[in-house]
Amino acid sequence: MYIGIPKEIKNNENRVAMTPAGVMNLVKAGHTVSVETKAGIGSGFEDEVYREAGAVIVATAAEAWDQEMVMKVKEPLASEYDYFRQGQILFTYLHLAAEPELTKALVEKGVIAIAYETVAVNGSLPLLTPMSEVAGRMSAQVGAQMLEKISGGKGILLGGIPGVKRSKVTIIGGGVVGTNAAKIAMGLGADVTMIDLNANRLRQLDDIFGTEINTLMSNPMNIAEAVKESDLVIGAVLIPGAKAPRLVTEEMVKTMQPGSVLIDVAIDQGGIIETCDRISTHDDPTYVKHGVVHYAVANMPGAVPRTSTMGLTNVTIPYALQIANKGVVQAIADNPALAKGVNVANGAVTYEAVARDLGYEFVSTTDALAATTV
Ligand SMILES: NC(=O)C1=CN([C@@H]2O[C@H](COP(=O)(O)OP(=O)(O)OC[C@H]3O[C@@H](n4cnc5c(N)ncnc54)[C@H](O)[C@@H]3O)[C@@H](O)[C@H]2O)C=CC1
Ligand SMILES: CC(=O)C(=O)O
Repeated sequence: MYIGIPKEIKNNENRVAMTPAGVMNLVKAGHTVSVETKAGIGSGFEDEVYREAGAVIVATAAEAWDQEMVMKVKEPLASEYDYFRQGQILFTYLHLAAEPELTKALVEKGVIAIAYETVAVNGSLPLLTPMSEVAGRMSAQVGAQMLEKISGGKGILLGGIPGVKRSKVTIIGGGVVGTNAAKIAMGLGADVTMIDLNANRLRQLDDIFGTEINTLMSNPMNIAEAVKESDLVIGAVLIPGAKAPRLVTEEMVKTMQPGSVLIDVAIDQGGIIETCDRISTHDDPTYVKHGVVHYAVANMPGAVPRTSTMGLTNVTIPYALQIANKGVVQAIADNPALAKGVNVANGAVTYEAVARDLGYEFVSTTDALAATTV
């Protein structure tokens, strides 16, 4: 198969879809990988290293997009929609429930769009996990920094010092982001509360962290009380494929002390905090509302691109190989995990939560791909 790797163009997005080691895997299996020049530079991978791994270096984004399968990191931006074409396979993060215009373009152009974040194995999301690990760990680091006076925060140290109390951190959503945020926040000495809707998950968290953390069932009353008392709140909820539920209301935000910090990691799915009403960028990551610092960067792992590119390639390559070796239709038929990743195919929306949230008719992947031979 012919595979293209364009350079990422989102603000401060320095990741790339594949390391040279990943390219070598595909090339050894008989495939051709075209990498846009300088695509890997932000992650520390020069063109020459890709060439040595067997890649073809192409001069333009158009050439990287003109392949049977295009692999990316972030969802395509509007300036990339013109590269879409019928039957093209696009394998990347998409977060379509929060991206109506992108969904429309993919449907109209007949792209087969497979979202990393909805590939699912027994309830886990293997292609989201490493980036959630990065974003979760970063959220505690970033939160600690935003609480500093110079960042607009209330001027407190996350872990306090002997004789001065520790900061209170509330993490809403106890999955991969939440657990990794808790590890780092606890490591820095914070007083951590984790809130989840799943009672079994709360039990697991209690087993993992013991009495070092507080666990709470997710309901509006518990969330309101925890938010009011917190110095830092981290939003880490996910309902796979769907728009994130708004769990922290503007009224709750108004009860926080000035200089407190909100980090909505779930902003890529629309966000769980009502006042996080726009995505921010690594260039200009915060805004202040009701005296509270808001951080809503949708590509947090882009700040640590080398770690993230390696973590992402580790998990995507086995799936890329299946698609390239068997063709997309057979790969999807053979692997139900991969089939769950298909969000749009041949002009139809094939992921139920996306269809429901954006008002499309839901068509099963099997029906949508019935006439496809690639
Ligand atoms: N901003 C960024 O750069 C990044 C954002 N993310 C996003 O972070 C979010 C979380 O991802 P993961 O931790 O991997 O998901 P996950 O599936 O591992 O965890 C989500 C948790 O939310 C819980 N949950 C669902 N509904 C809830 C509710 N009403 N109240 C409380 N908890 C609830 C679930 O029980 C689950 O434990 C996703 O939107 C993901 O896309 C992930 C990586 C990078
Ligand atoms: C998960 C995602 O969208 C990211 O890593 O940027």
